[in-house]
Amino acid sequence: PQIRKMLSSGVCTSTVQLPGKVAVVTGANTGIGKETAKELAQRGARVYLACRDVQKGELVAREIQIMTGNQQVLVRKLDLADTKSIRAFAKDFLAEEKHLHILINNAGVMMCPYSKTADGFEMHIGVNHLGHFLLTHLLLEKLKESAPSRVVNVSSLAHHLGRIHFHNLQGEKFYHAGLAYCHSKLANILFTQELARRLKGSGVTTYSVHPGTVNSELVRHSYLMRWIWWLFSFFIKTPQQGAQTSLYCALTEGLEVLNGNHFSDCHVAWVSAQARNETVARRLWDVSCDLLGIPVD
Ligand SMILES: NC(=O)c1ccc[n+]([C@@H]2O[C@H](COP(=O)([O-])OP(=O)(O)OC[C@H]3O[C@@H](n4cnc5c(N)ncnc54)[C@H](O)[C@@H]3O)[C@@H](O)[C@H]2O)c1
Repeated sequence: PQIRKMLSSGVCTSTVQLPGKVAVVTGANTGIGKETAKELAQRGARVYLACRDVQKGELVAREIQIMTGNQQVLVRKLDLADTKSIRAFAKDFLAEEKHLHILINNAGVMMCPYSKTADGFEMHIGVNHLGHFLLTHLLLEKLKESAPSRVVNVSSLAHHLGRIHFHNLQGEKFYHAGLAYCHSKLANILFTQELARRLKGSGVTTYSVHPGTVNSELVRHSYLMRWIWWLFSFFIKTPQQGAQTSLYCALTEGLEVLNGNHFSDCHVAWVSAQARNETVARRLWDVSCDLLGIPVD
């Protein structure tokens, strides 16, 4: 445990408490999302676990309630692979809650075989990028009304291998499961930067995050990755350690000056040249709006 501790630098040391605050964490029934939600609940927030599988979510909510003593841990159905489900989640949330202070866009799929979402989007770009893009868009007014508020987008170091090919956004010409994941994680960073530019002065700030290499269920679709993860399981982060940078971005006081930045190990991190391309970020925003039927402004 001592070696593991030394290997995993980056601990969120914020002492901020969250009574009266409301948070939504997507994909909160496993891995990094579950640990992120647990810590937010520990600090007193009302936490919505936005999960595809409500039954699994309820078990986790109960576990968090018992561990933290916070009964305000709620489960709501959210399938990011279906825009109807995203719209239904947002509609109910907006009717139910007066505020939203922290939105953690954490859910993700990695290296799944070629498949499509209910709306015909390739699964990686559909869930990891477009699903969260729509969710954020639908919750934006609430975030603004609740300012200061924050949006944290969980991306990955894998974005370095990503490219946004607008002619092949849905893998219609060429598909590689590993690269499709990388492209979607690059899209997370471009989205964060464009959102930050658009939200300047609104009191809502946004950050993208690489959580580290984390022992979670993310590698479920790849036998090879499962094997590598198992081999190195002692050296890679636990989900609790993997949650630290998301928590750092959600909680650290004064981080607003770094609006739009990318973080790893609780520090600002370097992103690839593609991830700094404002033209691509703007075009991706417009194309995403177009695909989702959101009026482009
Ligand atoms: N584990 C790592 O090493 C690593 C590295 C870099 C980035 N990440 C990122 O961290 C985030 C969390 O991953 P994790 O490692 O905890 O993996 P995980 O598989 O344990 O968690 C992913 C969560 O997303 C949910 N999800 C998947 N599809 C969904 C859908 N259609 N609708 C709603 N929820 C859905 C899953 O149910 C699960 O709860 C992901 O965005 C991933 O890309 C992980």
